[in-house]
Amino acid sequence: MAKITLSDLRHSYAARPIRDDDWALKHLDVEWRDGGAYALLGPSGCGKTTLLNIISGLLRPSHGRVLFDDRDVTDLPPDQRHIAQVFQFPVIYDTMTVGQNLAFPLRNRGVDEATVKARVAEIGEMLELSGMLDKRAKNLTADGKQKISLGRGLVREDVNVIMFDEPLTVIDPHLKWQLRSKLKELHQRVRRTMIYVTHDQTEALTFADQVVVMNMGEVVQIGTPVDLFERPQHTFVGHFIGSPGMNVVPCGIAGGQATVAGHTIPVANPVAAGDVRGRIEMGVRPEFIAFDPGGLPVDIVKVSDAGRFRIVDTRLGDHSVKVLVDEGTEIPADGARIVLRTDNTRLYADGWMIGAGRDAGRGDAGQGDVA
Ligand SMILES: Nc1ncnc2c1ncn2[C@@H]1O[C@H](COP(=O)(O)OP(=O)(O)OP(=O)(O)O)[C@@H](O)[C@H]1O
Repeated sequence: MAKITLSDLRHSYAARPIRDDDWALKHLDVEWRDGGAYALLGPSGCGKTTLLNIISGLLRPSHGRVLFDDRDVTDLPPDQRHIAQVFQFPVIYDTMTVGQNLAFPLRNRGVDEATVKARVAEIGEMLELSGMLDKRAKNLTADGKQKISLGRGLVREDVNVIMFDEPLTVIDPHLKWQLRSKLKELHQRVRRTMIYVTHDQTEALTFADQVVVMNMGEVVQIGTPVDLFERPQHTFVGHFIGSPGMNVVPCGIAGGQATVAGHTIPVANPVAAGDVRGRIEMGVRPEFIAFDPGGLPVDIVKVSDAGRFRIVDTRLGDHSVKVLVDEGTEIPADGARIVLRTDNTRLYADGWMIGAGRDAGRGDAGQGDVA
């Protein structure tokens, strides 16, 4: 196991990067704690695979260093980094039994047979594969095969980190939640550093203690699932996490508070207008808005059912504002008014939460919490 530090990291696939867009990874300073469960979450093209390949040694970063427990491994080849990887598609040997597949990484490294037997039995039990260790691997279902891949990642005791790259892609939707909770349980049992790469917020939020959110080659926030929900450091995090995402409304500033459509709205991070520049917006999640006769007047545009909740599309002046209410909540037909919870309403400048600092919530992937 190891702490992993990415220091002053940048990567471009272009020979001579000039524009900002030429960088697949713009600038990263991240520390992944020894034994932590991390998710790397972001949309397609944000740089997740590039980052994984840099950690595993398949790619040398254009700038910066990779450290495992303060040892510089930037120039070490993959086979000397002791990393286990689980990919989207199960990587198994069809002609071998389940047990032989699990034993393969150990036998390959010359581990003695008594240890191999003990480890295979232990991992087989953890993954509920004990009853089928003697079966041919090719006869297993997709989720069974992916369990073997997971098992091969877990079986070695000398790995610094286990990286999962979208490991549930080929798993049936109804089995996904089972494997997801299995992975979480496995982390709690083995306490290895694990990095789970995904573009799916549910997978990231269920697996990880800390989620590293990336967008366009940058880390925009590192935090617990609660941090990301309650204190999005960037409007991208507000949009990307949550369903529906955070309301982001262009606004002015007066007396430190937000002004929208002529109304002053108190915020958690007031700021003097002269102290900020750039595109100013107010962000508040639909969950933190309620109908209240003492609130701001809105027009109701649409009401949609979302299971136990209803999503109400409203207009505040020229701006669209979504409100999430329990299914039993009465929605006023006329003269609707809304109240925004001040603690969860914040000002953003050029996407970044004002007052948190652009580097807040980034850096040490164990200390993501700010504001
Ligand atoms: N071999 C390559 N050569 C040139 N550009 C590349 C190469 N690999 C990735 N890129 C570019 O680098 C950026 C980051 O890509 P990357 O594959 O790391 O993102 P990702 O988040 O893993 O996306 P996905 O989820 O689709 O795999 C993208 O703009 C991509 O087009």
